[in-house]
Amino acid sequence: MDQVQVGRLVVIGVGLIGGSFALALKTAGACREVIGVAPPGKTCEQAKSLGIVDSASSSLAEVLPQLEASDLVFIAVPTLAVESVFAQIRAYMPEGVTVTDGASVKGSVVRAAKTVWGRVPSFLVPGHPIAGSEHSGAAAARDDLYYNHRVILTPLPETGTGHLQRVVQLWQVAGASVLKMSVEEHDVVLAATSHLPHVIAFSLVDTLAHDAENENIFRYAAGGFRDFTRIASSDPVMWRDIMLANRDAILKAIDLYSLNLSALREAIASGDSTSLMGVFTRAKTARDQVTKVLTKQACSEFMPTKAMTFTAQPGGCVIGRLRVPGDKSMSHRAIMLGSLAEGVTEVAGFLEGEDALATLQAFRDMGVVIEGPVNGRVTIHGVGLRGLKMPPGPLYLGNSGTSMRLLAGLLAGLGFDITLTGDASLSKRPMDRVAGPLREMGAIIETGSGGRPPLRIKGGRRLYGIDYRLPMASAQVKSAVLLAGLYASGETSTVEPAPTRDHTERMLQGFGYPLHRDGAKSTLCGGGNLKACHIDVPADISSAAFFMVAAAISPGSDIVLEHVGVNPTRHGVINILGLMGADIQQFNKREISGEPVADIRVRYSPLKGIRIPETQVPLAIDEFPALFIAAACADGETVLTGAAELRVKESDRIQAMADGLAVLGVEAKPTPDGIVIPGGRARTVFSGGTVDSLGDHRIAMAFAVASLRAKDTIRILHCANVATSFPNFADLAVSVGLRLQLA
Ligand SMILES: O=C(O)C1=C[C@@H](OP(=O)(O)O)[C@@H](O)[C@H](O)C1
Ligand SMILES: C=C(OP(=O)(O)O)C(=O)O
Repeated sequence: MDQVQVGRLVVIGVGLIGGSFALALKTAGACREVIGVAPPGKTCEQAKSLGIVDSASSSLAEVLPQLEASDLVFIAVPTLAVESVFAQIRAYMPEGVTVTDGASVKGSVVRAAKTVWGRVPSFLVPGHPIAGSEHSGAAAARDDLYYNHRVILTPLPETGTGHLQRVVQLWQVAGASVLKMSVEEHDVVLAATSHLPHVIAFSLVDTLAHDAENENIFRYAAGGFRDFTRIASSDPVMWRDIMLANRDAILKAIDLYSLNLSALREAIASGDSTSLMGVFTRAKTARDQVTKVLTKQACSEFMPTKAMTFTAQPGGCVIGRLRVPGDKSMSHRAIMLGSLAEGVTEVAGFLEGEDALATLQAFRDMGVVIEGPVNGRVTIHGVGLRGLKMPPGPLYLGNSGTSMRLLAGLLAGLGFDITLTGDASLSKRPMDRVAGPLREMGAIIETGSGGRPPLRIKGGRRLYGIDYRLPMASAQVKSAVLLAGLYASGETSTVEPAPTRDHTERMLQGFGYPLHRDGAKSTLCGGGNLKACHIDVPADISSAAFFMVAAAISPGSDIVLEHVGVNPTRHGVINILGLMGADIQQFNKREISGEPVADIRVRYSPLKGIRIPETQVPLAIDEFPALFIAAACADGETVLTGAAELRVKESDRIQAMADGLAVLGVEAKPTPDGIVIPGGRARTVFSGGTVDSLGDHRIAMAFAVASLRAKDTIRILHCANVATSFPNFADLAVSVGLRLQLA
């Protein structure tokens, strides 16, 4: 943006902050002239010799009267000196000039304006760039200090729109992104995130420096000490002013911190290792999350745009052995039941994907100490069925339907109010299917419009057991009711219209909870307890399915998938591919943690189109995107019916697949509860093209597999959510022969 935005820029206080603003605007050619104003002494002369300002003055009385309406004044003096600058502006400045500032406290700036003018003048735009360094003075100024940083503006109702716009534009020219908040909010947020850390750093270094026994301590100080205390080198005058100017908010932050520090001291004194692990694991997760946000990775509530694209080059086959990550359904349940158990539960093979991590974080937020995951190992310090604590805010469950629906049941009978939220996709998914039966049990649950998230669950409700006939085949609904049943008086039963995954039932039994199963009916009584255990989570058959289909459709393929969970309620993909003529063998069958596990070998063999038996639908519900790719590569038509549930997953999977297939030249016909897919025998069934996964992990991975039978490159948009269920999909895919790249 090489256009002049202001005429003259007057910078009052040409140190790091003021000098860097001047340099940024000069470099961008956004002002005609920069005038530096500072008390007599060397700063301003130095700024001139460094080329930061064009002219220097020590007198505002001299500079201000010459200004015109298109000029701008930037005040970058220590916070408490702002008032005396305002007094001179009032005395000497002509009308129309814009004034903004960079002080770290906004309440005191507004108070100073009111003292000087009796009100906040319309030309004043209070601001605060969130950038800086422990170095100060003109010599430290840089033209890129604000590049990619945030600037908070705190305009008031009286602030003039033209003045505000001008300041916003200038910060944007300097490379910053501008956000607006109220003066009060700014001061509370900054007290916690900036002012308190400075208090602690100054005080720690001062403590150590004054302790005679620590005379030599700085000599041995390593990186951790340096990182932690870097900000204690900051300008003392500036920080004294900030402390005095933002006193109340800083005192509150110090009090809260002192309380937590005392609790930590107590935990250390009494050797309370669980509490120590609680503080450290929560802090580590929070800090890691901050790092992700700062480095603009996915996986966070604050990152709505999931922009990753897969580019899959055509052709190839898959050869090799691999173990895909842990089962998602079991990983969720291991965290839930481990948290509610008495004692310490050890989990191996945990899926470190975003969905299961959202569940893990929810339980941390409810006070459960959870160590890991480290290489799939998680240690959960169970708190018992009544030991969960009210979280500090709503539980954010990202993209994960399983987390939200199972938690709704599990939390409906607890003693505190709670809100469950999710990302844009989860916020469109139906929740009445769980809210309905839970209300019948006595829960009070409010949904958002149309029965969608957020879910607001009222605490302190008495729940009563019910006998619930599920209107649809859904393991999530069944599990929500059974988990609520743990807290209900009397018996709770579910009867399902067709078998769905039974991990909840198996795992409850594994945790020693009596549960009776009789055909489609599962029954338990509230009031029991869960005993901690060891859980070995097998590889997820839903993730393995992509490689099973990959091998089944590409000539020359031979792949072994190790340690896959082959629970009969998850077996649909093997059954359906078998009916289509795929060459699939299971071997090393064994039972681990109450679940059948096997190694699965798949070799290429020509497939034929089939009418998929409706009984198989719930048993393969998540595998259909991959199965549709297999169907497109089969000889003859494949017909799916009875699968309306696919329309309410992370995307409408019937429509999303039909649209993507159409882009790739396959004219599938969606129906209300299924799809008809014409087969294709040619070596290349799919053309190339760009398909949109709509942020649905399984759609993204399915089209990546299609590349094995494509003529040209397939680009797949919005793939970042692959990390919800299969974070290392691309690496594993490439390792066995897919020609996949990420961008
Ligand atoms: O209980 C579970 O872990 C799941 C059940 C299924 O959902 P529905 O219950 O909606 O069929 C499945 O699609 C989901 O990925 C996981
Ligand atoms: C439907 C799925 O998950 P969830 O319902 O947990 O979002 C899935 O993983 O395909």
